[in-house]
Amino acid sequence: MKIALGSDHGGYNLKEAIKEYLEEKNIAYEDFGANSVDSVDYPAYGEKVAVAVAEKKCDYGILCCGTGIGISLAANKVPGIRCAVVSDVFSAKMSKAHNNANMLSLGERVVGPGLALTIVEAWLNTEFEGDRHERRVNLIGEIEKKYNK
Ligand SMILES: O=C(CO)[C@H](O)[C@H](O)[C@H](O)COP(=O)(O)O
Repeated sequence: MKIALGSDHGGYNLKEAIKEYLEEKNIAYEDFGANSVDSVDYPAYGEKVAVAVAEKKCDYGILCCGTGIGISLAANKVPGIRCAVVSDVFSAKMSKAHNNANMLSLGERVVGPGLALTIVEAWLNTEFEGDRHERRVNLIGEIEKKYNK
């Protein structure tokens, strides 16, 4: 499994904490930046990570910004991406089990590092349940196709 990571300045410290966690767990990752807390614009980082996941260069993507919102909005513009903004463990599990989210987005200004890493662990360790949820996720894909002609 390989994880694509990205953040803006507002999520940089959380991204670094997630890198440490992945290293401890021997999980491979690629860091698409940002590389410091200097102010940058989040859309480019959301896009880079989303493209790596959509092109299957990485299995999953994890994004961090101040709220997790802006960077996830950018990622969700890339066809095939289902990026969930999450700040609790139950939603993290459900975003994978029911929505087959291939990207997770966290807000460094929303969740502390302890909760954030618990969310990452829960999300990585949850499997998509398929069945009726597959039909619904496919319907999301149909909407994407309809408006991406
Ligand atoms: O995208 C965001 C909000 O939707 C993120 O929280 C950004 O990190 C935030 O907007 C950055 O704000 P700043 O005042 O430029 O640090």
